[in-house]
Amino acid sequence: MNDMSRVERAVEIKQTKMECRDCHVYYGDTHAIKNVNVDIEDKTVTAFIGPSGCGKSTFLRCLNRMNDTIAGARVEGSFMLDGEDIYDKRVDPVQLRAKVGMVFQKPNPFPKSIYDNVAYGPRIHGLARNRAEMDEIVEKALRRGAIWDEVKDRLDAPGTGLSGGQQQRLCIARAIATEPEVLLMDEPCSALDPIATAQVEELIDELRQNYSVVIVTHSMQQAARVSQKTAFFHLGQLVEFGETGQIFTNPDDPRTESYITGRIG
Ligand SMILES: Nc1ncnc2c1ncn2[C@@H]1O[C@H](COP(=O)(O)OP(=O)(O)OP(=O)(O)O)[C@@H](O)[C@H]1O
Repeated sequence: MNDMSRVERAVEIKQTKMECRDCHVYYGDTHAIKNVNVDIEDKTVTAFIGPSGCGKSTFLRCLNRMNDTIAGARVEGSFMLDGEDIYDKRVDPVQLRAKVGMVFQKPNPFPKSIYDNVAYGPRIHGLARNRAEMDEIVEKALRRGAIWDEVKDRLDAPGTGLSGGQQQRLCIARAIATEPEVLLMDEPCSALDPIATAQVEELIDELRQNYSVVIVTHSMQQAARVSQKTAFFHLGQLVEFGETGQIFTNPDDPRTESYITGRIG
C-alpha cells in the first residue's frame, strides 16, 4: 500500500460519537425497545427505518434523554457520548440537549422573531458576551441552516410567518446555534412539499461535514439518498445495521429484505 492510499483509508475511518449498549425502553408494560446495541459514527448520517410502531422514535429520543419527559417511560442500558454516560446523575439534560440537538416532525418555531428563535439557545447557554457576538452566532447558524439569504432582510419578522420548508430550516438553524455535536431528526420532512424536502435533504448532506446526524424516516428513498449508515428496526429490535448501500441492495436478514421490498410495513 502506498502512502496516499494509507492516508485515504485513514480518512475513511470514522470515530464513534455515541455508543449504545444493551438498551431497553418500557412504557409501563410495553417493552418498546429490546436489547438494542448500536454505534453512531461522527460526521455521518445514520437513518433509522422500519414499520410504524417498531420503536424508531423511541430509540431516537433515548439519545438526548427526551424520554425523560414522557411519564411512564423507563430507559435501561448504556448510552455514551464521547465516552461519557449521558444518563449519569451529574448530567444536566438541558446541557445535554444543547450537545445533542433535535428537530421534530412538524416545524415548531417559537412565537418570536426569526432572530430570537435562533438566539434563544445561545442566550440560555451564555454563548455570546454582547450583541455583536450574538449577531455573529445567529448569522452563522442561519447560513448553516441554508436559510440566511431568504431571511437576512427580515430578522425581526416572526418565525411563524415563514413557509413550512423555511420554518423547518429555521428550526434546524435554531438546533445548530448551540453548536451541537449530534443532531437528531424525527421525520423532518414529513410535513414538507417535495421542493422543501429536497432543500432539507441537501442541507442534511452539508451538515454531515460538521455533525453526526441521526434521522428517523418512513421514506426508504430518503434514507437511501441522505444516509451512509442505516438501522432497520422491527418490533422493538434492531434487526440489521450497516452501510446504507448494502442494506438496500444486499441485506443479511430476511425481515430487512421484506421491508425494503415492500412486503412488510
Ligand atoms: N408515550 C408513549 N406511551 C406509551 N406507549 C408508547 C409511547 N410512545 C410510543 N409508544 C409505543 O412504543 C412503541 C414504539 O413506538 P415509536 O413511536 O417509537 O415507534 P416508531 O417506529 O417511531 O413509529 P412511527 O413510525 O409510527 O412513528 C409502539 O408500540 C408505541 O405504541
